[in-house]
Amino acid sequence: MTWSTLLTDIGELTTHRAGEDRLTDAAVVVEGDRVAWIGPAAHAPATDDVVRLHGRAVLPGWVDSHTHLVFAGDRTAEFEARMAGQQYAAGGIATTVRATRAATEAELAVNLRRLRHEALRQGTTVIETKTGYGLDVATEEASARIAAAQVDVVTYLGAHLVPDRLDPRDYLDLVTGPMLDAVRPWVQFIDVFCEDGAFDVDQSREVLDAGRRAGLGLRVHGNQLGPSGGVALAVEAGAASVDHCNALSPADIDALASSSTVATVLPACDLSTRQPLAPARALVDAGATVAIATNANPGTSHTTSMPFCVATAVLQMGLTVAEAVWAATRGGALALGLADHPDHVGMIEVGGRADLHVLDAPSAAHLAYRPGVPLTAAVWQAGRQVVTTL
Ligand SMILES: N=CN[C@@H](CCC(=O)O)C(=O)O
Ligand SMILES: [Zn+2]
Repeated sequence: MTWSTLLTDIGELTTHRAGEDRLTDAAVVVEGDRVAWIGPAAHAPATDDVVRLHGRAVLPGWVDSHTHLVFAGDRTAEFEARMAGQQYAAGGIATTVRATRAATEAELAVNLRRLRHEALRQGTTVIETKTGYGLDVATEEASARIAAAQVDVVTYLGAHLVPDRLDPRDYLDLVTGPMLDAVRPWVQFIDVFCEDGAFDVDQSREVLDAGRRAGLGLRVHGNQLGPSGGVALAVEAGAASVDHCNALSPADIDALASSSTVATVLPACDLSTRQPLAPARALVDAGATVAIATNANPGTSHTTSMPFCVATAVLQMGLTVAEAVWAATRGGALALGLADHPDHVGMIEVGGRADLHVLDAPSAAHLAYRPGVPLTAAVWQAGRQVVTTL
């Protein structure tokens, strides 16, 4: 017999089921690792165990679809210089590459575990991470392997920067050849930083083509620091997502709106680099699918906090709370190609994986209404209660 738990007296339940807005006075039954029942609290079935939530809000666990968590070292000095007026440039990546290459695998794994848990404590139940601070075959392979042991989706980002003193042509051959072969067993996606100072559109296309031939899904870092052409390339290539999306032309927005490529916005990164915020409101209004992610990394966004990103998307980017919560859960699942997964990633659905985030608040609106307040009261991940302050 599988153990069943009734979560009842839910003040506001967000499920993202079709045609369902927010339920009040609701209950959810968790059986094993699955959601077994959703409905009005008054009609809940008998279960082995009962958890009363006293009017708290419940929503799906966050799906953080963009992080860079395999790294060593620290870039506080670069951050302070930026806050004193210096521009962000892609070159800062090299600092983290040096520290990552110098670290042991155990150190990289421990740092990743610490950050993964930090995210979990804030309600993130599904997370992607990238390689990209190794930039040689051995360190990229190790990064991919370490990531695969701890996160849900791994993305190969050998094309993050051309390492010092390497010829770009030689490095592209490495990224699309032996390095790709080495990481292939551990990764599901390939990514490229399509930007001035990193890879141009033709080089980026070459990286994506190689990934596609290797059977990987595609994603692009595009239009972060300027109109790099990364967004148009991602749409042309049929990428699952294009991330950053700061410097968008009306044509970029139209192209995204008429494609299945998810536009992933990274509000914490925009603040930490003092870039104009990505035009999330215009993207949603045009009909594009938008995801919100942390872009947790030591250079441009040293936070694992999806609640902070959701609050910023509401307060500064002009999304409604419902749009932002959707983008940070279901939007992330779409960006990771997990929307049709039987786990019903980013939703609360009968038969789906029980990933539930309980807020110490009566509604999801409090995420933006009370910004900066740690509102995560409890988290169930695959049916296991992994966080509780209840
Ligand atoms: N844009 C490219 N890569 C990372 C940051 C890299 C870094 O500065 O370490 C990002 O997504 O912002
Ligand atoms: Zn990134």
